[in-house]
Formats: sequence, structure tokens, C-alpha cells
Amino acid sequence: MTMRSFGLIRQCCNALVRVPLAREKSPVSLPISHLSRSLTTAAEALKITYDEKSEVATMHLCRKPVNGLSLEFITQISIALEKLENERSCRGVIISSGCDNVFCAGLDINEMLRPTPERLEIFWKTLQDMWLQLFTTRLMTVAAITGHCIAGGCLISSACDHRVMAPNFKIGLNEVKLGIVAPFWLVDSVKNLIGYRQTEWSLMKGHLFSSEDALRLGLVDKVVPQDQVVLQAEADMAEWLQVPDSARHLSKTLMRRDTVVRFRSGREADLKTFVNYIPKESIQKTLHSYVESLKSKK
Ligand SMILES: CCCCC/C=C/C(=O)SCCNC(=O)CCNC(=O)[C@H](O)C(C)(C)COP(=O)(O)OP(=O)(O)OC[C@H]1O[C@@H](n2cnc3c(N)ncnc32)[C@H](O)[C@@H]1OP(=O)(O)O
Repeated sequence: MTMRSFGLIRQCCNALVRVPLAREKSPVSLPISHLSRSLTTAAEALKITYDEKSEVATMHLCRKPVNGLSLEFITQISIALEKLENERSCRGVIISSGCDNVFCAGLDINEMLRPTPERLEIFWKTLQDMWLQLFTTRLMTVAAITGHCIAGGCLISSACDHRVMAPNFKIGLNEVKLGIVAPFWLVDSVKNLIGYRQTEWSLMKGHLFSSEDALRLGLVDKVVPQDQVVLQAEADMAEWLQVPDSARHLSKTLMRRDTVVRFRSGREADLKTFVNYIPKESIQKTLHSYVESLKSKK
């Protein structure tokens, strides 16, 4: 197997971190005091390998401990996707996790705690862009879900084309438990998989499905033992790649067009809602209590 690594660019200096936005030429500078905590450096957080024989890349999410989606991490994912999309030989990408028992625990909650308005706005725009990229990419996308896949984690998995999950983990949208509401475009992408009623009640309750229930409902496509998830994802990818790329991608575009049109017409309003809503004192209190409850469960 021939593997190549894609280098990802991060620029740091003492006082500022430069965060290039997806599809924008000039990076934006942000005060370092607003960087969220991570046990992994930016360089370690995302690893891309490319297998020339199968023409498939693997994107390993390795932002320990739980792949919390910070602005920097989302930006890295977005840049990597763009690079892979532009790599003509690349036909598919498998998204996997390097964190034990967690595929992705969703947005890094620290991004929403006492944020600056500037960073909050960039954070949300970048998340919207990353979702759109993943949801519409010409590449065949497979999520290898080796652990919990919560809220923003489900945003990644539900934007993919195929999902393989390990048993006995949780997946879904639990935003209401944090006192917040999932954006309509994320809800749409889950609704496309499991239908209106299952989405409605799980969204309102903040219910997380077991892997087994997720399989039954169609939120994932296969459940296999944890140590076989990546192998299964690779095998399924190979099968998917037997379909001619352009016909597969055009079919995906056709099926997802309504969701994309709705997203494009509502994204500005969605951004406004997010930046106005998150700083509210009542929301800050609930988010703070939620973070405390995560810490105190130990
Ligand atoms: C209007 C806005 C809508 C936005 C749409 C999306 C929203 C979101 O994604 S909000 C995030 C929702 N996610 C969650 O509620 C998941 C919370 N995490 C967990 O339930 C668990 O951590 C776990 C099941 C994913 C893993 O459990 P375990 O292996 O036992 O690990 P710990 O709970 O001990 O966590 C380790 C460490 O990581 C911190 N942490 C966990 N999740 C997050 C997170 N999403 N953001 C930031 N930090 C997170 C946790 O607090 C621990 O920290 P330390 O105590 O400092 O070690």
C-alpha cells in the first residue's frame, strides 16, 4: 500500500493565531486568549493519509481528548477537504477518529463560553462552510465511527455518504440538553436519513441513539465490532467506488439539492441567530453548568 501524507499549514506567533477561512484568501487574526484548550497541538490534530492504489484518503481526527470541534480544528478539516477535492486522483475520503471510544463529541463547548462576537461569528461561518463542503463534495465520503458521535459529531457523520459504526456507543443530536438548538441545516441532514418524526422527538428530547437503534433507523448503515470499523469502511468504500464517480456525484447533488438550497437561503439568518443567542446570560449559565456536569461525573 502506498501512503502519502498531506501537510497542513498552521501559522502561529506569540500573540496571534492566523486562522485562514475556507475559500478565503486572507487569514483573519484572532486574540490568543480566545483559543480553546486542547491536549493536542494543531499539527497533531488532523492526520491525512492517501492510498494511491485505492485512490482513497483517510482523515484521522486526533484532537484529544474527544475531537471537540474548535475553530482551528474545523478550519483544518475544511482546508484538508479542499486539498483532497483538488487532488485529481483522489476519489474518496474515510473520516476516522484517533480518540479512544469517541468519534467526535461535537462542538468544542469552550468556543461558546464567554466568546468574543468576532470569533463567534467566524466560528459559525466556518462550521457552516465545512458542513457544506462535506455535504456536497464530489468525493465519496465514509464515516468510520469508532466511538460516540454527538451533536457536531453527528453533523460530520450525517453529511457523509455512508456510515459504519461500532456497537454500544451513542449518536445523535443532544443540543437541547445544553440549552441550545441544532441549526436547521444539521436537522435537515439528519431528517434526510431517519425521517421527520424520529428527528423531531429525538431533537426535542436531546435523545442519543444507541448504535443498534441508529442502524435500525438508518442513521448509520452498518454496525461492526470496533476493531473492524475502519476495515469495513475501506471495504465499503471500495464497493462504492465501483459506481462511476460523476454519476454517483450527480445523483448525490440531485438528492441533496433541496437541503442545499434551503441552507443557502437561510445561512445568513442562521448566523445572526447563533451570534445573538449564544452570548445571552441564560444560555451562558446553562452551557457553564453542562461543562461543570461533564467535569464532575469523574
Ligand atoms: C446553537 C448551537 C447549536 C450547535 C450544534 C452543535 C452543538 C454541539 O456539538 S454542542 C456539544 C455537544 N456534545 C456533548 O454534549 C458531548 C459531551 N461529552 C460527553 O458526553 C463525553 O465527553 C463523551 C461521551 C463524548 C466521552 O466521555 P468520556 O470518554 O468519559 O470523556 P469525558 O467526558 O471525561 O471527557 C474528556 C474531557 O473532554 C471534555 N469534553 C467532552 N466533550 C466536550 C466538548 N464537546 N467540548 C469541550 N470539551 C469536552 C470533558 O469535559 C473532559 O474534560 P476534562 O474534565 O478537563 O478532562
